[in-house]
Amino acid sequence: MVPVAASRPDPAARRQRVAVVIPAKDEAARIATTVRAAKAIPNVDLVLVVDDGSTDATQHVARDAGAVVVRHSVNRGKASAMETGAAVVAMRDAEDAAPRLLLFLDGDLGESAVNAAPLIPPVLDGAADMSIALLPRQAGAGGHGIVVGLARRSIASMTGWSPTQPLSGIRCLTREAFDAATPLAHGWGVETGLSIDLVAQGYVAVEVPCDLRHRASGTDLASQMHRAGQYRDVLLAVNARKVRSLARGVRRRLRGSADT
Ligand SMILES: O=c1ccn([C@@H]2O[C@H](COP(=O)(O)OP(=O)(O)O[C@H]3O[C@H](CO)[C@@H](O)[C@H](O)[C@H]3O)[C@@H](O)[C@H]2O)c(=O)[nH]1
Ligand SMILES: O=C(O)[C@H](O)COP(=O)(O)O
Repeated sequence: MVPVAASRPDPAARRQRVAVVIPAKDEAARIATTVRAAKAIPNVDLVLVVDDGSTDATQHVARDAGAVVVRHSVNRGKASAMETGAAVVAMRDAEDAAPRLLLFLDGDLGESAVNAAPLIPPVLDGAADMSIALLPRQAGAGGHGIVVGLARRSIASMTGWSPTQPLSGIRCLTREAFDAATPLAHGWGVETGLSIDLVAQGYVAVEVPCDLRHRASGTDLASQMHRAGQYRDVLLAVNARKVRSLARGVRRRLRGSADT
C-alpha cells in the first residue's frame, strides 16, 4: 500500500503524544545514541527501553541517556519485550487524554532513529492504523530472501496484502490496533503476526520509506543461525493463524447448519 499524503493535522492530532518503545537485548554499544535520536522525534514525550534480559550494561546506558527503562530478568524474546513496553506505556497514559501512539524502534538504529519520524503522520492523521518503515539496502546485509519470502507470501495469502519488507519491526501503531493484535506472535514471528492479524481485521497498514541504518545480519554462522530462528518463529506465527482461521470457518459452518 502506498502512504497517503499527510493532510494538515487537526489540533487534537497535533496534541497526540507518541511513546517510543525499544526492545533491547545486549545493545549497550548503540542504545544511548538510539535513545537520544528517538527523543528528537516530533510528538514523542516518552522513550521506553525494555531491556530483554541483557547480559551487558544496556539498562544503565539507556537510563543515563534519558530513557525510562524496565527490564526482563531473563530473556523472553522481542515480542514479549514489545508487550511489556506497551503495558508500561498504558500505565503512564493520562486518563483524560487519548492513549499514546506506539512507535516501536530497534536498539541498534543509532543516530538514524530520528528518521523514523515519517511513520507518525499517517497514523496521527488517521490514514493508517499501522505504518511500517521501508529501509534502504543495508551495508553488509547477507540475506537470501528466504525468511522474507516466507513472511511476505504468508501475509499475502491470508490478507491479500503483499508487503515489501514484511520483517521490518520499525512500526507505529494506534493503541487500538496494538490491542487488537494481542497476544502477539512469539519472538521473531511478531511482525508477520501483527500484519496478518491487523489487515485481516480490516485495519489499514502502510509502508513508509525511512532512512534508517541498523546492524544487518551478514553471512557468518551467527547470522545464519539468527535466520533459522526467524524462519522458525515466522512459520509458527503463520501456522497458528492458519489453524485459528480454519477453526473460525468450522465454527461458522456449524452455526450455519444449526440455524437451518
Ligand atoms: O531476544 C531478543 C532479541 C532481540 N531483541 C531486540 O529486538 C530488536 C531487533 O533485533 P535484531 O537483532 O536487530 O534483529 P534483526 O534481524 O536485525 O531485525 C530485523 O528482523 C526482525 C524480525 O525478525 C525485526 O524485529 C527487526 O525490526 C528487523 O530489523 C533489537 O533492538 C534487539 O535488541 C530483543 O528485545 N530480545
Ligand atoms: O538478513 C535478513 O534480511 C533477514 O535475516 C532475513 O533473511 P532472508 O533474506 O534470508 O530472508
